[in-house]
Amino acid sequence: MSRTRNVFLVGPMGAGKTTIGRRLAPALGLTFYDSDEVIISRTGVDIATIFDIEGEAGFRDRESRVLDELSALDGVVIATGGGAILREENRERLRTRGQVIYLTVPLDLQLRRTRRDNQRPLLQTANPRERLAALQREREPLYRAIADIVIDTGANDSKRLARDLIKRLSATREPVQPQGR
Ligand SMILES: Nc1ncnc2c1ncn2[C@@H]1O[C@H](COP(=O)(O)OP(=O)(O)OP(=O)(O)O)[C@@H](O)[C@H]1O
Ligand SMILES: O=C(O)C1=C[C@@H](O)[C@@H](O)[C@H](O)C1
Ligand SMILES: [Mg+2]
Repeated sequence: MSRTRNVFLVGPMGAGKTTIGRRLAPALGLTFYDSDEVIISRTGVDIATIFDIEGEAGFRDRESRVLDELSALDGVVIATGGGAILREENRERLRTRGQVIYLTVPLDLQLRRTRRDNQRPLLQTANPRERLAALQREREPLYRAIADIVIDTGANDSKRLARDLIKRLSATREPVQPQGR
């Protein structure tokens, strides 16, 4: 499949994929989806409950199905889950079906952004800082491998980040050439 107008946001928990995606989509005239939220609305339970009942593998199967379905659409912004890049099939679909933006975040800030939330099952541990660092060590090369744009979310608010991204996305579009006469 050729690359489309689609934009896919990848990156770790708390990087701001959901927050930025929500801003980006209307500004680009695209439709926003959040894969975690689609899974929650389809199952009627939260992600922690899916992990409890079906295990992480069951959640990852659901995530792959939802990403395959949504990324096959044209004209969407998708905020993916932090672990969506773990499976090769997901990486391949994201890489070939749109532009991939990797949102990075410094560890201290990531910890602050995720601290109040008890919905992230992988952070229900005695040492969330160490867990976040370990996940990032494993996943960083996978995020980078498929990213067209990498942007640090540490310095700016989400409004400004969305504005910067819109500029960078339009700079990577192919210009339309006038026909020669
Ligand atoms: N650029 C930013 N500046 C300030 N706060 C931010 C920024 N981006 C996100 N936040 C805040 O950080 C928290 C986490 O953001 P968000 O839920 O968008 O992350 P996520 O990448 O979607 O995480 P997950 O992978 O767990 O879904 C939210 O409370 C959000 O308001
Ligand atoms: O980093 C992860 O593996 C996850 C991130 C969230 O977006 C959810 O998809 C879920 O909590 C797992
Ligand atoms: Mg999110």
